[in-house]
Amino acid sequence: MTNVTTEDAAQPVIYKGLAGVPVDYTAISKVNGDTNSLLYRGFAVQDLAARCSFEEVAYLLWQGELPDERQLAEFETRERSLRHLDHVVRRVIDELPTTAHPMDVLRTAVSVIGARDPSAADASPEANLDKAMRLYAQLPAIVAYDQRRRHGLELVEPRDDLSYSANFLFMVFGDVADLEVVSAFDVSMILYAEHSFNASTFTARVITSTLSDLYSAVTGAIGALKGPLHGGANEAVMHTFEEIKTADRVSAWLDDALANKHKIMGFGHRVYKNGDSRVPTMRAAMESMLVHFDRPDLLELYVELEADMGARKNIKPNLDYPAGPTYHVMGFDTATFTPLFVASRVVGWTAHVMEQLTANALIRPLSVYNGAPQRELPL
Ligand SMILES: CC(=O)SCCNC(=O)CCNC(=O)[C@H](O)C(C)(C)COP(=O)(O)OP(=O)(O)OC[C@H]1O[C@@H](n2cnc3c(N)ncnc32)[C@H](O)[C@@H]1OP(=O)(O)O
Ligand SMILES: O=C([O-])CC(=O)C(=O)O
Repeated sequence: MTNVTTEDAAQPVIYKGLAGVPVDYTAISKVNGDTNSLLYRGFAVQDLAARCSFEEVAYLLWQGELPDERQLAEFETRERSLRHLDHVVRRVIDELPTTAHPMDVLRTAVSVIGARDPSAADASPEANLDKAMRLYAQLPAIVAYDQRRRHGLELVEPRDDLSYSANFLFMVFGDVADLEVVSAFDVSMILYAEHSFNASTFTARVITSTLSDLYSAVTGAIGALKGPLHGGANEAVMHTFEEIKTADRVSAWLDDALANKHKIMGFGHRVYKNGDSRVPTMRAAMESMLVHFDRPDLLELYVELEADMGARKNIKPNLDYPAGPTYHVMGFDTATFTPLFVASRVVGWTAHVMEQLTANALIRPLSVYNGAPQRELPL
């Protein structure tokens, strides 16, 4: 990312894309590009993925500490009690064409939930935590129902005897998934949950900084996440795999893509220049799924594209690269991948909404005008 100066040397430097510009403090997560590390509230994300459930991680991100046994039991009970799809949200989804992108469906559904909440404007920490919990608990039902209706399938009601991830998979596929699949899915939810001032979280913070409500912040964040330079890349990775088809075609495909100056989806990162902290953990989960679902061909393609991109451009995969094939073999539609990211990241977004409100300042940067000089209207 190149910084741009204007022709007038007295003008300020423009930091395009705010690259490298710290804009506020956060105690929620630390992304360290130099050491390729990521901490949630001080804990390494790899350790959380290995030893905690997504429910524990959600509690940690919101409350700042891991729950004890009683706190976790209460948290799980509350989440399980809120899982049912709101009947009005369902009716609105039914009105939308099945050709609508699932991210558009999700954005609309969150907006409807906000419009139906009489306490939407209550910005107290308790009310915001309550709203965050409702969204966290209800998004899986929305994502699941939307995938099913696109296949002409009926809604599957949630089960309150299953964990967050087991129930999510149950509502999408109608069967209780194998433990190994649930575990890989839970790892993906943990890894996607939070990443400091990425574009969608920053969007949520900008919206919150105007003292707008949490639902508006999440709706805006969904819009920001949809783009292929951000969350939309996990979906785009799968389109790339489908286009390349087999490992032996990678080199020719890459010749063409790079010659045409295409970005290779699932590679590169604004902060991590030597590899994404989350990739080794997600890659291990992906490999277990490719063995589980007997897809060695996808691993070959994955390895070949990674090696070729490394050799030619020295650009490393980001989290979306291993997440795409993982969700594919689990049976998710490609267009459902980014909504899965939303279901997880809603935890990070809402933690940032609450943090922003504890020390708010309207986010309003400056621009340097480079349009026409002042002139008179034509007579
Ligand atoms: C969970 C997430 O949101 S992770 C990000 C997901 N997004 C993607 O995977 C999309 C593909 N990747 C990209 O577009 C970029 O790497 C970004 C947007 C993520 C970060 O990029 P930035 O920090 O803005 O760097 P920028 O786009 O300026 O890239 C720097 C150089 O590397 C090249 N580059 C970066 N990523 C890629 C890529 N994926 N494929 C090809 N070239 C790339 C750029 O073309 C540029 O080259 P140049 O200097 O010769 O013009
Ligand atoms: O941090 C970023 O810019 C993008 C990213 O990896 C994320 O949001 O998880």
